[in-house]
Order: sequence, then structure tokens, then C-alpha cells
Amino acid sequence: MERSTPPSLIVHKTDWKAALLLGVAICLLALACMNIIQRQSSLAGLWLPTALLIPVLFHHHFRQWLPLLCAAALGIAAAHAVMGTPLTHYLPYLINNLIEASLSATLLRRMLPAQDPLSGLSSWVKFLLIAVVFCPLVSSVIMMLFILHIHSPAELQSRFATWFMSEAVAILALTPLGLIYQRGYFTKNLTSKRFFELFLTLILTLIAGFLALKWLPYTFAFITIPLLWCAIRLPRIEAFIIFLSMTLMIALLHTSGIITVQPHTTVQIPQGLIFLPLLLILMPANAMAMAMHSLRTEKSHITQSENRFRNAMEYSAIGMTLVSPQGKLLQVNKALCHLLGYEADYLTTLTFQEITYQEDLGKDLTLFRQLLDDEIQSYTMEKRYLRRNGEIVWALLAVSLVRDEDHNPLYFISQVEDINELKHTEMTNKRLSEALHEEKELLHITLNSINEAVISTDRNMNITFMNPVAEKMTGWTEQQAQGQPVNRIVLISKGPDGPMIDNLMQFDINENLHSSVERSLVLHGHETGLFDVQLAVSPLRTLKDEPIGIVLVLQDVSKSRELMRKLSHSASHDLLTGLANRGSFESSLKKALNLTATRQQIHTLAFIDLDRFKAINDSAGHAAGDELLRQLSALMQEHIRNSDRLARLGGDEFALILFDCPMEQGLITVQQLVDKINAYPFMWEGKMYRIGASAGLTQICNPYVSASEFMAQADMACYTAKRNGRGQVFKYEADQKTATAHAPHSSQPPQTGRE
Ligand SMILES: Nc1nc2c(ncn2[C@@H]2O[C@H](COP(=O)(O)OP(=O)(O)OP(=O)(O)O)[C@@H](O)[C@H]2O)c(=O)[nH]1
Repeated sequence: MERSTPPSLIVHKTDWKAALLLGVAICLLALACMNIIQRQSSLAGLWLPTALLIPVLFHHHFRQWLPLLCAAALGIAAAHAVMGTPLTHYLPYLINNLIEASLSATLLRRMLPAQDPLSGLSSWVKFLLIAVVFCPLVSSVIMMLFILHIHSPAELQSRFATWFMSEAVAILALTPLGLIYQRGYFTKNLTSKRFFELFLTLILTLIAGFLALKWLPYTFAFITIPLLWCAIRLPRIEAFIIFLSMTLMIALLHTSGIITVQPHTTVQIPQGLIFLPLLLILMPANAMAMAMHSLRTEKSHITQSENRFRNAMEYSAIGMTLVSPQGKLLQVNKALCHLLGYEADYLTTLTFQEITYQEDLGKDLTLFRQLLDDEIQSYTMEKRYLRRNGEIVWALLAVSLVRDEDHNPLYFISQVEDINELKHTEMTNKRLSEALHEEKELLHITLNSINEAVISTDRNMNITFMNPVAEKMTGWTEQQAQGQPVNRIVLISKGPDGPMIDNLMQFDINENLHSSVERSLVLHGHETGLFDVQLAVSPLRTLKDEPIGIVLVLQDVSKSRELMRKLSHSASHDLLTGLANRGSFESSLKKALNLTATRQQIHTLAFIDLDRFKAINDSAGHAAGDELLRQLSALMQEHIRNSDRLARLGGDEFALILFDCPMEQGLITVQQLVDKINAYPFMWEGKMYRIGASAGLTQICNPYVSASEFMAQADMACYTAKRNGRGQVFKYEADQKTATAHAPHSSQPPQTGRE
């Protein structure tokens, strides 16, 4: 049997106090037993020390037994010492007492629960068989072994009976009390009134017992009556106290000779069995006390359980009702009355069918019948009840059936939980969810049909949604992109070859709006190429303003940006020749001046004017003039560096900046250009024409001189070149405000005209 030691009984250290008390108590009991009862025999007729030792050992852990057994041994030894018994005489008996108590306590600990060892009749019977019958028999046999050699068979028989009876009666009288006693019982339970009652009952019982023993015939039959009366009336501990008191009184009266327990028969009862009647009256009394205890415990359990159920029902926040098998409401609680708006008295005159909403009654009745027919153990359903004021209220009904021992239905227990609000909220939620679904659908359709790419992310910047345009532009399907970091899917740079934008969240939309066309945002699609895009990044936030992700809107602006590029190009370039125009050239000139200021670079500025160009127009037509301008532009462009800047200022006038180029080198380069133009054979409609060019140069080396001043200087040098016979290159002389000719390497300029 599984033993659970109650906390109060767990002793971790040696309980010296208990051992001392035990030793003293056993010494006194042994003295009493030896003094009062020992008369004709060397064995006492009633031996209480073992009866006390058994429950003490029972309530202590095995580890505590040694000091307790020692204390008990010392107590018995002390009593014998007082009585003057030699050690050799009593030592075997003492050891036998200790063996018997240990065996009995061990078996009882195995067979009985620790918390309440004698809780009912069955545990008492176990106690009886172990402690009152078996163990005393074992110790009697052991005792016989000690004295076999010294006594005659008749005396052995008598001693066997005396030993057994003295142990059995004492254990039956005292040990149950020790087993069931719990520390603090009397202080907790025995009020002065109850103590007085106990005392009175004890006195009356003892007097009744004494009178029966002294004067009535069938002595023990009459003694049983007050004992049974005590067993029925008193709690078991108090009944056991009276049984013990009665036992002690009878033993005392008998040994003192006031009464005799010897029956008035001719048959002489052996001395050893003199207390056999005591054993016989104690057993039914004990059994009755135990039966009554069980009955009281059971009654208390039932009362408690009833109280619990009544309280649970009455104070439950959920409506509860007991319903008869016919459907009548037998008992209802406050919560149900409140839910349905009826008085309890009126509600109990109705049936559940009468308060059920008609549409829900069919299902309820079906389940009700299934429960009655034992097809199901219980059922729950959502149903509507009709309130007294005609309102309909939603409730969650849970029904179970209580049956009697013969399995006949007694009543239903129904729990009715108010779910009215929940139900209405559910309906509202359903409507909301439908509306939400519609909104979502609408949103999806809108997002699918717009021309912008829309991409949303979660708070960890992982993609959660992409519309079809986004799929097309990024080159990823929504399924592939979902859960991927947005930076892996949406690759955006500033300009086609510019740096990538690492953090889209930090992206400044204003910066994008004001950046040049070249630095505008470009989306790098996965195998879909580059897209000029306009990007808008918006954070997604909850109602509590907590960030939950971002939404990217990418607009493909490739076409408009191409148009802008064209517009920008035509604004800065000459339409006929494709060279830079005057405005653009002036910007380049400012740039050159900046470089001079910041890096001390020297540049050469040249003015080139075609000679006698008018004659081509006049002789071959304007279209020929245009074509010649185009060809000469291309010719000049071919012979300068990419870093140099050639512009058509208007008519047949060109300007050239040779960046980071000193005058000497500039003169050589421009002279080569003039020579090329002079030698250029222009074919038009099968005829060849020749023209020439004059050029004026100046050096940009002073950042404090204005751009227009440099232009004027170059213009002046060019003018001088023209005036000096055309086809020449002149450089501007700063100190003299004049221009000087550059020694030409080539031949004289050709005469314009058809060859
Ligand atoms: N075909 C054509 N002719 C132009 C264009 N712009 C200006 N012209 C003409 O180019 C000529 C320029 O005049 P000038 O510089 O005096 O003519 P030029 O014959 O080169 O005279 P010099 O420079 O003194 O040698 C004018 O006849 C203009 O009508 C153009 O875009 N296309």
C-alpha cells in the first residue's frame, strides 16, 4: 500500500522529547499493570506498554524507532527495577514486547493509511487481525520458546493464554486511541460543554458497568449496552476513551476483588482467559464506533457535497437549472432568473419547452431524447430563449443527466450561459468581415489594375505583397518574393550606374524629385532590364502608430524621362549640327573658369568663323550650306579630345574650349582644325566646293577675368584673323589688347567656289 506520511508526522531529527515521554509513560503503565493486576501469576493480566508503543512507532518514521524502542525498553526496565524483578527474569519478556510492537507497527504501516489509519470498518478489521490477533499470537509463541524448559505443560498453556489475552485486550483497548489521535485534537474539538458531556457519559457508563458487574446477571451482556450506546452517540475518539476507561475499571475491580469476571457457572475458566469477556465486549463496541464513524463521515461528505453543489448553483454566474425528465424546471438559480427575466417561483412552474425559442426547440428536444435514451452522455448547443418581456436571448446550453443506482433518469443538470452579446458581436464581426473582404477584393482589383508597382513589407522589411506591375518590373513573382528582404528584390540605384539605395525606409523622396535626369532613380529588374522609376515610400502603421512595415510605390517613368532627356538635349544643343549651343557653351566656359580657380588649370578658348560661307548658300543653296555646316562640325569634333567642348554659336560661327591646354598646344590644335577646313572638299550635287575658316584664340589662366571678357578676346582675335586675309589663326595679346597671327603651317586658304 502506498503510504503518504502526513506533514505533522514527518520527523527529521531524533525526537528526544517524544522518546523521554514515551519512556516515562511506559514505565508508569508497566508499574500500574504489574502493581494493580499482577496477583496469582508472574504475568500481568493486562499489559498496556506494548499497546502504547505500537501507535507511537506507527506515527514515527523507521529512522526514529531506535531511540523510541530504547526509551520503551528503559521504561519497562525501570518499572521492573522498582518492583525488584531480576534482569534475567524479565529481559526475554521485554525483548518480546519490543519485537511484538515493532512487528505490529510495521504491518500496520504497510496496511493502513498514515493520515487516518482507522477510517472505517475495513481498516479496523485489518487492525484487529494484525494487532489484536496475529502479533499477540506471534509474541505468545516467542514467549513460549523462552520458557519451554522451565514450566510444566499445564502452566505453559496457562501462560500462553495469559500472555495472549493481556496483550490482545490491552491493544484493543488502548491502541486504536493512539492510532487515531492527532495532535491538538482535544484543544480543537473538546469545548468545555463537550468535555462536560464526555465526562458525564464516562461516569454514567462506568457506573452502569459497575452496577451490571456487581448485581446484574449475564454481566457482560449488560455492560455491552452502555458501551454500544457510547459507540453510537460519541465521536470515535471519545468512544474509545470510554472503552479504555471501562477496560481499566473492570480490570481494577476484578483484581481488587470487588467484582469477579468469573461467570457464575460450574466451569472454572482458566486464569489466562479471565479477560476473554472483556475482549468480546470491546470488539462489538469498537466495531460499532467505527461503523458510526464511517456513517458520520459519509453523511458529512454528502452534506458538504450538497452544500457545495447548492452554493455552486446559487452563486454561479452562469444560469443553472435542474430539469425533470419531462422537461419541468425543478430548481433554478439567480443567474438564470436574471437571464430570462422571471421570478424563481414562476420559472419553476414552466417547462424548458415553454421558454425555448420555437426554431431551436426541435434540435434541443432531439438531443434531450438522445440523452434520455443513453445514446449520448451530455450535449451542448447554442439556442435562443424567450425572456418574459418577449425578447430573444442567445445562450450556450450544456446538459447532463443524473441517474439513480438502477440507471433510471432522475433529473437533468442544465447550464445556461449568456452569449447574447457574444452572438451579436459575432454577427457584427461577420458583417464587418464581409465588408472587409469586399474592401480587400476592391483593393486587390485596384492594385492589380493600376500602372504603378505596389510592394508592401512587414515590420522586418520582408515582402508581403506585390501587384502584377511590380512582378513585371522586378522580374519576381509575388510567390517568389514573399518573405524575401525587400532590398534583395527591389534594387534601385541613383542613375543607371550610380550607387544603390541600401535603405529604402530612409529614402528621401524630395531628393529624388530634385535630382537631375542622369541621377534619377533606376530600378534594376531581375532579367527585365532597367526602368526609370519614381519612388514613393510610405510607412504602414497600426492605429496605435506602431510601425508594421512599408509600402513602396514605383512608377515607371522611362518614357517621360526619355522625353525630358531629349528636351534637355535640345535645350543645350544646336539642332542642325548636334553640337553644344551658345547657352551650353557658356556653362562649359564657367566650368573652365572654376577649374582655373580651383586647380590652376590653363585652358584655350577659340573662336572659329567660316570664310565666305555665304557664297555656298548663294551658289548651292541653303540646304547645301546646312549640310556643309553638319560635315564641318563632325570634322572638327573628330579632331579634338572628348574632354574638349565644341559649340556652334550661330550661323557659321563656332567656339571651342580646349580644357587644360596651354596656348602653344591650343594654337597647334586650332591651326590643324583650320587647315582641315581649308582643305575640306565639300561635294554637293556632283560638284565640289571649298571654303575656309578663320580662328581667334585666347588663354584662360586668370580666374578673376569674366567669361564674357574671354569671349570678347577670342572674338577680337578671330576678327583680326578675318581682317588679315582669312584662313588664319590669331591669338589674343592681353597687354596690347590686340591679336597676333599664328604662323600657319599649311597653304593659303582656298578661294571659295566650285572647282
Ligand atoms: N545654310 C545656312 N546658312 C546660314 C545659316 N545661318 C546663317 N547662314 C548664312 O551664313 C551667312 C553668314 O554670313 P557671313 O559670315 O557674312 O558670310 P561669309 O560669306 O562667311 O563672310 P565672311 O565671314 O566675311 O567670309 C549668311 O548668309 C547667313 O544667311 C544656317 O543655318 N544655314
